[in-house]
Amino acid sequence: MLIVADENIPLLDAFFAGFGEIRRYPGRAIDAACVKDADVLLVRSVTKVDRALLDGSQVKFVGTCTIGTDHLALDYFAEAGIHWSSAPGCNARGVVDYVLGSLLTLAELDGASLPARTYGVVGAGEVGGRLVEVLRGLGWQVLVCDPPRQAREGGDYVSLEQILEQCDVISLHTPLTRSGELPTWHLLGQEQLARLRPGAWLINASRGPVVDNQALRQLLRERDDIQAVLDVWEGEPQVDLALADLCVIATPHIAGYSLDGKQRGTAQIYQAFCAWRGEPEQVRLADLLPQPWLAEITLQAETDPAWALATLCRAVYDPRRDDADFRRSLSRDPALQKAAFDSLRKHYPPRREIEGLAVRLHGETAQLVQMVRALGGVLV
Ligand SMILES: NC(=O)c1ccc[n+]([C@@H]2O[C@H](COP(=O)([O-])OP(=O)(O)OC[C@H]3O[C@@H](n4cnc5c(N)ncnc54)[C@H](O)[C@@H]3O)[C@@H](O)[C@H]2O)c1
Ligand SMILES: O=C(O)[C@H](O)[C@H](O)COP(=O)(O)O
Repeated sequence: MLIVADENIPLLDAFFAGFGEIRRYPGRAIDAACVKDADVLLVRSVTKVDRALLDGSQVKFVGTCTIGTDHLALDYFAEAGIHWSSAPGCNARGVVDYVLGSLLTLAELDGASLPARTYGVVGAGEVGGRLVEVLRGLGWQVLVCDPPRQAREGGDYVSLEQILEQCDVISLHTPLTRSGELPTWHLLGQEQLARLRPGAWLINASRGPVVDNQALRQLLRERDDIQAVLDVWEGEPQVDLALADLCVIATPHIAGYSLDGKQRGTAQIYQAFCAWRGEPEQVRLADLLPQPWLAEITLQAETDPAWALATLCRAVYDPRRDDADFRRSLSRDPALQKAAFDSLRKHYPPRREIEGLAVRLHGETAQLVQMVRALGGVLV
Protein backbone atom coordinates (compact mmCIF):
# COMPACT_ATOMS: atom_id res chain seq x y z
CA MET A 1 0.00 0.00 0.00
CA LEU A 2 1.30 3.46 -0.84
CA ILE A 3 0.47 6.23 1.61
CA VAL A 4 1.14 9.80 0.51
CA ALA A 5 1.26 12.20 3.44
CA ASP A 6 1.90 15.79 4.43
CA GLU A 7 5.37 15.82 6.03
CA ASN A 8 4.00 17.94 8.91
CA ILE A 9 1.80 15.14 10.24
CA PRO A 10 3.37 13.96 13.50
CA LEU A 11 3.75 10.26 14.41
CA LEU A 12 3.24 9.09 10.82
CA ASP A 13 5.58 6.15 11.23
CA ALA A 14 4.25 5.15 14.63
CA PHE A 15 0.70 4.93 13.35
CA PHE A 16 1.00 4.11 9.64
CA ALA A 17 4.34 2.44 8.85
CA GLY A 18 2.78 -0.98 9.46
CA PHE A 19 0.43 -0.51 6.50
CA GLY A 20 2.95 0.09 3.74
CA GLU A 21 5.26 2.67 2.22
CA ILE A 22 4.86 6.30 3.34
CA ARG A 23 5.92 9.09 0.97
CA ARG A 24 6.10 12.54 2.55
CA TYR A 25 5.73 15.90 0.81
CA PRO A 26 5.24 19.48 1.96
CA GLY A 27 1.45 19.85 2.16
CA ARG A 28 1.27 22.69 -0.34
CA ALA A 29 3.37 20.69 -2.83
CA ILE A 30 1.13 17.62 -2.96
CA ASP A 31 -0.05 17.48 -6.57
CA ALA A 32 -1.62 14.96 -8.96
CA ALA A 33 1.80 13.47 -9.79
CA CYS A 34 2.49 12.79 -6.08
CA VAL A 35 -0.81 10.98 -5.53
CA LYS A 36 -1.06 9.16 -8.88
CA ASP A 37 -0.08 5.76 -7.46
CA ALA A 38 -1.26 6.32 -3.89
CA ASP A 39 -3.93 4.25 -2.13
CA VAL A 40 -4.19 6.53 0.84
CA LEU A 41 -3.78 10.29 1.17
CA LEU A 42 -3.13 11.87 4.57
CA VAL A 43 -3.23 15.65 4.68
CA ARG A 44 -3.50 18.67 6.93
CA SER A 45 -5.42 21.83 6.08
CA VAL A 46 -3.07 23.27 3.45
CA THR A 47 -3.68 20.65 0.74
CA LYS A 48 -6.75 21.23 -1.42
CA VAL A 49 -8.09 17.74 -2.06
CA ASP A 50 -10.47 17.77 -5.00
CA ARG A 51 -11.18 16.27 -8.40
CA ALA A 52 -8.19 18.01 -9.95
CA LEU A 53 -5.89 16.31 -7.42
CA LEU A 54 -7.43 12.85 -7.27
CA ASP A 55 -8.99 12.07 -10.66
CA GLY A 56 -6.93 9.34 -12.27
CA SER A 57 -5.41 8.20 -8.96
CA GLN A 58 -6.35 5.08 -7.03
CA VAL A 59 -6.80 6.87 -3.71
CA LYS A 60 -9.62 5.24 -1.78
CA PHE A 61 -9.10 6.85 1.64
CA VAL A 62 -8.42 10.50 2.47
CA GLY A 63 -7.68 11.47 6.05
CA THR A 64 -7.19 15.04 7.21
CA CYS A 65 -5.53 15.20 10.63
CA THR A 66 -7.37 18.46 11.31
CA ILE A 67 -10.69 19.74 12.53
CA GLY A 68 -11.41 21.87 9.46
CA THR A 69 -12.66 20.24 6.25
CA ASP A 70 -13.03 23.30 4.00
CA HIS A 71 -10.05 22.08 1.92
CA LEU A 72 -11.82 18.82 1.01
CA ALA A 73 -14.23 18.43 -1.94
CA LEU A 74 -16.68 16.22 -0.07
CA ASP A 75 -19.27 16.10 -2.89
CA TYR A 76 -16.58 14.80 -5.23
CA PHE A 77 -15.52 12.16 -2.65
CA ALA A 78 -19.12 10.90 -2.45
CA GLU A 79 -19.40 10.77 -6.22
CA ALA A 80 -16.03 9.01 -6.61
CA GLY A 81 -16.63 6.55 -3.75
CA ILE A 82 -13.66 7.87 -1.78
CA HIS A 83 -13.88 7.25 1.96
CA TRP A 84 -12.70 10.15 4.11
CA SER A 85 -12.28 11.20 7.69
CA SER A 86 -11.34 14.33 9.59
CA ALA A 87 -10.33 14.59 13.24
CA PRO A 88 -13.22 16.35 15.00
CA GLY A 89 -12.23 18.18 18.15
CA CYS A 90 -8.60 17.00 18.02
CA ASN A 91 -7.06 20.39 18.75
CA ALA A 92 -10.12 22.21 20.15
CA ARG A 93 -8.54 22.59 23.57
CA GLY A 94 -5.46 24.22 22.06
CA VAL A 95 -7.70 26.87 20.52
CA VAL A 96 -9.45 27.44 23.85
CA ASP A 97 -6.04 27.93 25.50
CA TYR A 98 -5.13 30.40 22.74
CA VAL A 99 -8.32 32.40 23.35
CA LEU A 100 -7.70 32.43 27.12
CA GLY A 101 -4.13 33.63 26.63
CA SER A 102 -5.32 36.32 24.23
CA LEU A 103 -7.96 37.53 26.69
CA LEU A 104 -5.31 37.93 29.38
CA THR A 105 -3.20 40.10 27.08
CA LEU A 106 -6.17 42.17 25.91
CA ALA A 107 -7.23 42.77 29.52
CA GLU A 108 -3.74 43.91 30.51
CA LEU A 109 -3.46 46.31 27.59
CA ASP A 110 -6.95 47.75 28.05
CA GLY A 111 -6.86 47.76 31.87
CA ALA A 112 -10.11 45.78 31.72
CA SER A 113 -11.58 43.28 34.13
CA LEU A 114 -12.28 39.96 32.39
CA PRO A 115 -15.18 38.93 34.67
CA ALA A 116 -16.91 42.28 33.99
CA ARG A 117 -17.13 41.73 30.23
CA THR A 118 -19.87 40.03 28.21
CA TYR A 119 -18.59 37.29 25.89
CA GLY A 120 -20.10 36.30 22.57
CA VAL A 121 -19.18 32.93 21.10
CA VAL A 122 -20.21 32.45 17.47
CA GLY A 123 -20.28 28.76 16.56
CA ALA A 124 -20.65 26.40 19.50
CA GLY A 125 -19.25 23.14 18.15
CA GLU A 126 -16.08 21.36 19.27
CA VAL A 127 -14.08 24.53 19.88
CA GLY A 128 -16.79 27.08 20.68
CA GLY A 129 -18.67 24.60 22.89
CA ARG A 130 -15.57 23.97 25.01
CA LEU A 131 -14.85 27.68 25.19
CA VAL A 132 -18.38 28.44 26.41
CA GLU A 133 -18.00 25.76 29.09
CA VAL A 134 -14.72 27.24 30.34
CA LEU A 135 -15.91 30.86 30.32
CA ARG A 136 -19.19 30.01 32.06
CA GLY A 137 -17.29 27.81 34.49
CA LEU A 138 -15.27 30.88 35.42
CA GLY A 139 -18.56 32.58 36.22
CA TRP A 140 -18.42 34.99 33.26
CA GLN A 141 -21.43 36.07 31.21
CA VAL A 142 -21.53 34.35 27.81
CA LEU A 143 -23.97 34.66 24.90
CA VAL A 144 -23.88 32.00 22.21
CA CYS A 145 -24.86 32.26 18.54
CA ASP A 146 -25.23 29.05 16.59
CA PRO A 147 -28.29 29.09 14.30
CA PRO A 148 -27.78 25.53 12.95
CA ARG A 149 -27.63 24.11 16.49
CA GLN A 150 -30.49 26.27 17.59
CA ALA A 151 -32.61 24.94 14.70
CA ARG A 152 -31.61 21.35 15.51
CA GLU A 153 -31.76 21.34 19.28
CA GLY A 154 -33.43 24.56 20.44
CA GLY A 155 -31.94 26.10 23.58
CA ASP A 156 -30.46 29.27 24.87
CA TYR A 157 -28.97 30.87 21.75
CA VAL A 158 -28.96 34.43 20.45
CA SER A 159 -28.66 35.97 16.99
CA LEU A 160 -25.49 37.42 15.50
CA GLU A 161 -27.13 40.85 15.79
CA GLN A 162 -27.53 40.36 19.55
CA ILE A 163 -23.90 39.28 19.83
CA LEU A 164 -22.78 42.43 18.02
CA GLU A 165 -25.03 44.64 20.11
CA GLN A 166 -24.42 43.15 23.54
CA CYS A 167 -20.95 41.60 23.66
CA ASP A 168 -17.67 43.25 24.63
CA VAL A 169 -15.72 40.23 23.38
CA ILE A 170 -16.57 38.21 20.26
CA SER A 171 -14.82 34.96 19.49
CA LEU A 172 -15.52 33.24 16.15
CA HIS A 173 -15.64 29.44 15.91
CA THR A 174 -17.67 28.57 12.82
CA PRO A 175 -16.54 26.41 9.93
CA LEU A 176 -15.80 28.23 6.67
CA THR A 177 -18.70 27.68 4.27
CA ARG A 178 -19.36 29.50 1.03
CA SER A 179 -22.80 28.05 0.25
CA GLY A 180 -25.81 26.62 2.06
CA GLU A 181 -28.39 28.43 4.13
CA LEU A 182 -25.97 30.25 6.42
CA PRO A 183 -22.63 30.64 4.69
CA THR A 184 -19.91 31.93 6.98
CA TRP A 185 -17.69 33.49 4.32
CA HIS A 186 -17.42 37.16 5.47
CA LEU A 187 -19.86 36.46 8.30
CA LEU A 188 -18.36 39.61 9.75
CA GLY A 189 -18.29 41.99 6.81
CA GLN A 190 -18.10 45.75 6.77
CA GLU A 191 -21.69 46.14 7.97
CA GLN A 192 -21.34 43.78 10.95
CA LEU A 193 -17.92 45.14 11.92
CA ALA A 194 -19.31 48.68 11.97
CA ARG A 195 -21.77 47.53 14.65
CA LEU A 196 -19.15 46.33 17.13
CA ARG A 197 -19.66 47.87 20.57
CA PRO A 198 -17.32 50.63 21.70
CA GLY A 199 -14.20 49.02 23.15
CA ALA A 200 -15.04 45.58 21.71
CA TRP A 201 -12.45 42.83 21.29
CA LEU A 202 -12.68 40.53 18.27
CA ILE A 203 -10.91 37.17 18.17
CA ASN A 204 -10.77 35.02 15.04
CA ALA A 205 -9.15 31.60 15.32
CA SER A 206 -11.59 29.87 12.96
CA ARG A 207 -10.82 30.46 9.28
CA GLY A 208 -9.50 33.72 7.81
CA PRO A 209 -12.36 34.49 5.37
CA VAL A 210 -14.99 34.32 8.14
CA VAL A 211 -13.98 37.97 8.64
CA ASP A 212 -13.63 40.39 5.73
CA ASN A 213 -9.97 41.26 6.30
CA GLN A 214 -10.02 44.40 4.20
CA ALA A 215 -13.05 45.74 6.08
CA LEU A 216 -11.41 44.85 9.41
CA ARG A 217 -8.22 46.68 8.43
CA GLN A 218 -10.29 49.75 7.58
CA LEU A 219 -12.21 49.53 10.85
CA LEU A 220 -9.06 49.20 12.97
CA ARG A 221 -7.61 52.26 11.22
CA GLU A 222 -10.73 54.27 11.97
CA ARG A 223 -11.52 53.09 15.51
CA ASP A 224 -8.70 52.72 17.99
CA ASP A 225 -11.12 51.47 20.67
CA ILE A 226 -11.54 48.13 18.85
CA GLN A 227 -8.92 45.44 19.51
CA ALA A 228 -8.41 42.41 17.28
CA VAL A 229 -6.66 39.08 17.67
CA LEU A 230 -6.15 37.12 14.46
CA ASP A 231 -4.73 33.64 14.14
CA VAL A 232 -6.18 33.04 10.68
CA TRP A 233 -6.01 35.19 7.54
CA GLU A 234 -7.67 35.57 4.19
CA GLY A 235 -5.29 34.21 1.57
CA GLU A 236 -2.92 32.27 3.90
CA PRO A 237 0.02 31.90 3.81
CA GLN A 238 -0.07 35.45 2.47
CA VAL A 239 -0.88 37.92 5.22
CA ASP A 240 -2.12 41.52 5.02
CA LEU A 241 0.86 43.20 6.73
CA ALA A 242 -1.05 46.39 7.54
CA LEU A 243 -3.80 44.36 9.19
CA ALA A 244 -1.29 42.30 11.18
CA ASP A 245 0.28 45.54 12.37
CA LEU A 246 -3.09 46.76 13.67
CA CYS A 247 -3.81 43.57 15.64
CA VAL A 248 -3.00 43.18 19.32
CA ILE A 249 -2.05 39.57 18.70
CA ALA A 250 -1.24 38.20 15.25
CA THR A 251 -0.21 34.58 14.77
CA PRO A 252 0.31 32.20 11.82
CA HIS A 253 -2.65 29.83 12.23
CA ILE A 254 -1.25 28.05 15.27
CA ALA A 255 -4.11 28.42 17.76
CA GLY A 256 -4.71 24.68 17.73
CA TYR A 257 -1.04 23.70 17.53
CA SER A 258 -0.72 22.01 20.91
CA LEU A 259 1.42 18.87 20.79
CA ASP A 260 -1.54 16.96 22.21
CA GLY A 261 -3.86 18.37 19.52
CA LYS A 262 -1.57 17.58 16.61
CA GLN A 263 -0.83 14.05 17.80
CA ARG A 264 -4.51 13.46 18.59
CA GLY A 265 -5.29 14.46 15.00
CA THR A 266 -3.05 11.69 13.63
CA ALA A 267 -4.43 9.19 16.16
CA GLN A 268 -8.02 9.94 15.19
CA ILE A 269 -7.26 9.39 11.50
CA TYR A 270 -5.47 6.13 12.35
CA GLN A 271 -8.58 5.02 14.27
CA ALA A 272 -10.85 5.96 11.35
CA PHE A 273 -8.52 4.15 8.94
CA CYS A 274 -8.50 0.96 11.04
CA ALA A 275 -12.30 1.09 11.30
CA TRP A 276 -12.58 1.51 7.52
CA ARG A 277 -10.33 -1.50 6.97
CA GLY A 278 -12.15 -3.49 9.65
CA GLU A 279 -8.89 -4.03 11.54
CA PRO A 280 -8.23 -3.72 15.27
CA GLU A 281 -6.15 -0.77 16.44
CA GLN A 282 -2.61 -1.76 17.43
CA VAL A 283 -1.20 1.63 18.46
CA ARG A 284 -2.38 3.88 21.28
CA LEU A 285 -1.70 7.60 21.52
CA ALA A 286 -1.44 7.34 25.30
CA ASP A 287 1.73 5.25 24.83
CA LEU A 288 3.31 7.89 22.57
CA LEU A 289 2.37 11.27 24.01
CA PRO A 290 5.14 12.47 26.37
CA GLN A 291 4.38 13.41 29.96
CA PRO A 292 3.69 17.14 30.39
CA TRP A 293 6.91 18.87 31.48
CA LEU A 294 5.04 21.02 33.97
CA ALA A 295 4.31 18.39 36.60
CA GLU A 296 2.42 20.51 39.08
CA ILE A 297 1.69 24.14 39.96
CA THR A 298 1.04 25.46 43.48
CA LEU A 299 -1.18 28.40 44.42
CA GLN A 300 -1.68 29.98 47.83
CA ALA A 301 -5.26 30.52 49.06
CA GLU A 302 -4.73 34.26 49.37
CA THR A 303 -3.68 34.57 45.69
CA ASP A 304 -5.53 37.29 43.82
CA PRO A 305 -7.94 35.49 41.40
CA ALA A 306 -6.89 37.55 38.36
CA TRP A 307 -3.24 36.75 39.06
CA ALA A 308 -4.07 33.07 39.64
CA LEU A 309 -5.85 32.86 36.29
CA ALA A 310 -2.93 34.45 34.45
CA THR A 311 -0.45 32.20 36.26
CA LEU A 312 -2.31 29.00 35.45
CA CYS A 313 -2.89 29.86 31.80
CA ARG A 314 0.51 31.35 31.03
CA ALA A 315 2.41 28.61 32.82
CA VAL A 316 1.21 26.34 30.04
CA TYR A 317 0.83 28.64 27.03
CA ASP A 318 1.20 32.32 26.21
CA PRO A 319 0.32 33.45 22.65
CA ARG A 320 2.55 36.54 23.04
CA ARG A 321 5.52 34.29 22.19
CA ASP A 322 3.89 33.25 18.90
CA ASP A 323 2.89 36.84 18.21
CA ALA A 324 6.47 38.01 18.69
CA ASP A 325 7.90 35.25 16.46
CA PHE A 326 5.34 36.03 13.77
CA ARG A 327 5.98 39.78 13.79
CA ARG A 328 9.73 39.18 13.56
CA SER A 329 9.11 37.01 10.50
CA LEU A 330 6.93 39.47 8.58
CA SER A 331 8.64 40.57 5.40
CA ARG A 332 7.55 43.01 2.69
CA ASP A 333 8.73 40.44 0.14
CA PRO A 334 5.62 38.24 -0.39
CA ALA A 335 7.65 35.11 -1.15
CA LEU A 336 9.70 35.49 2.04
CA GLN A 337 6.60 36.29 4.07
CA LYS A 338 4.75 33.17 2.84
CA ALA A 339 7.80 30.99 3.43
CA ALA A 340 8.14 32.36 6.97
CA PHE A 341 4.46 31.67 7.71
CA ASP A 342 4.91 28.02 6.74
CA SER A 343 8.27 27.76 8.45
CA LEU A 344 6.93 28.99 11.81
CA ARG A 345 4.21 26.35 11.59
CA LYS A 346 6.57 23.56 10.50
CA HIS A 347 9.03 24.27 13.31
CA TYR A 348 6.45 25.09 15.96
CA PRO A 349 7.85 24.50 19.46
CA PRO A 350 6.07 21.83 21.50
CA ARG A 351 3.28 23.23 23.63
CA ARG A 352 0.90 21.39 25.94
CA GLU A 353 -2.71 22.00 26.98
CA ILE A 354 -4.08 23.48 30.21
CA GLU A 355 -6.58 20.64 30.56
CA GLY A 356 -5.19 18.08 32.96
CA LEU A 357 -2.73 20.52 34.58
CA ALA A 358 -2.10 19.37 38.15
CA VAL A 359 -2.79 22.20 40.61
CA ARG A 360 -2.04 22.13 44.36
CA LEU A 361 -3.89 24.69 46.46
CA HIS A 362 -2.39 25.66 49.80
CA GLY A 363 -5.52 26.47 51.75
CA GLU A 364 -8.57 26.02 49.58
CA THR A 365 -10.87 28.85 48.60
CA ALA A 366 -14.10 28.19 46.74
CA GLN A 367 -13.14 30.73 44.08
CA LEU A 368 -9.79 29.15 43.26
CA VAL A 369 -11.29 25.66 43.26
CA GLN A 370 -13.94 26.84 40.78
CA MET A 371 -11.27 28.45 38.59
CA VAL A 372 -9.07 25.37 38.46
CA ARG A 373 -12.03 23.15 37.64
CA ALA A 374 -13.31 25.56 34.97
CA LEU A 375 -9.91 25.53 33.26
CA GLY A 376 -9.89 21.74 33.26
CA GLY A 377 -7.10 21.54 35.85
CA VAL A 378 -6.84 18.64 38.27
CA LEU A 379 -6.70 19.45 41.97
CA VAL A 380 -4.05 17.41 43.76
N1 LIG B 1 -6.92 28.26 14.24
C1 LIG B 1 -6.78 26.98 14.43
O1 LIG B 1 -5.70 26.49 14.68
C2 LIG B 1 -7.99 26.09 14.40
C3 LIG B 1 -7.96 24.87 15.09
C4 LIG B 1 -9.11 24.08 15.10
C5 LIG B 1 -10.24 24.47 14.39
N2 LIG B 1 -10.21 25.63 13.70
C6 LIG B 1 -11.41 26.10 12.99
O2 LIG B 1 -12.33 26.51 14.00
C7 LIG B 1 -13.65 26.41 13.50
C8 LIG B 1 -14.52 25.68 14.51
O3 LIG B 1 -14.10 24.34 14.62
P1 LIG B 1 -15.03 23.28 15.37
O4 LIG B 1 -14.28 22.03 15.51
O5 LIG B 1 -15.59 23.88 16.60
O6 LIG B 1 -16.18 23.08 14.32
P2 LIG B 1 -17.58 22.39 14.57
O7 LIG B 1 -18.08 21.97 13.24
O8 LIG B 1 -17.50 21.39 15.66
O9 LIG B 1 -18.49 23.59 15.12
C9 LIG B 1 -18.82 24.68 14.33
C10 LIG B 1 -20.13 25.23 14.86
O10 LIG B 1 -20.44 26.39 14.08
C11 LIG B 1 -21.84 26.39 13.85
N3 LIG B 1 -22.16 27.23 12.72
C12 LIG B 1 -22.20 26.91 11.40
N4 LIG B 1 -22.58 27.97 10.67
C13 LIG B 1 -22.80 28.98 11.54
C14 LIG B 1 -23.19 30.34 11.39
N5 LIG B 1 -23.47 30.87 10.19
N6 LIG B 1 -23.28 31.10 12.50
C15 LIG B 1 -23.01 30.59 13.73
N7 LIG B 1 -22.65 29.31 13.93
C16 LIG B 1 -22.53 28.52 12.84
C17 LIG B 1 -22.17 24.93 13.64
O11 LIG B 1 -23.56 24.69 13.87
C18 LIG B 1 -21.29 24.26 14.68
O12 LIG B 1 -21.95 24.06 15.92
C19 LIG B 1 -13.53 25.74 12.14
O13 LIG B 1 -13.48 26.75 11.14
C20 LIG B 1 -12.18 25.06 12.20
O14 LIG B 1 -11.65 24.85 10.93
C21 LIG B 1 -9.12 26.46 13.70
O1 LIG C 1 -8.52 22.63 11.26
C1 LIG C 1 -7.69 22.49 12.13
O2 LIG C 1 -7.60 21.46 12.83
C2 LIG C 1 -6.71 23.59 12.43
O3 LIG C 1 -6.97 24.73 11.70
C3 LIG C 1 -5.30 23.11 12.30
O4 LIG C 1 -4.53 23.69 13.30
C4 LIG C 1 -4.72 23.42 10.98
O5 LIG C 1 -3.38 23.07 10.98
P1 LIG C 1 -2.67 22.71 9.61
O6 LIG C 1 -3.46 21.64 9.01
O7 LIG C 1 -2.76 23.92 8.74
O8 LIG C 1 -1.30 22.30 9.97
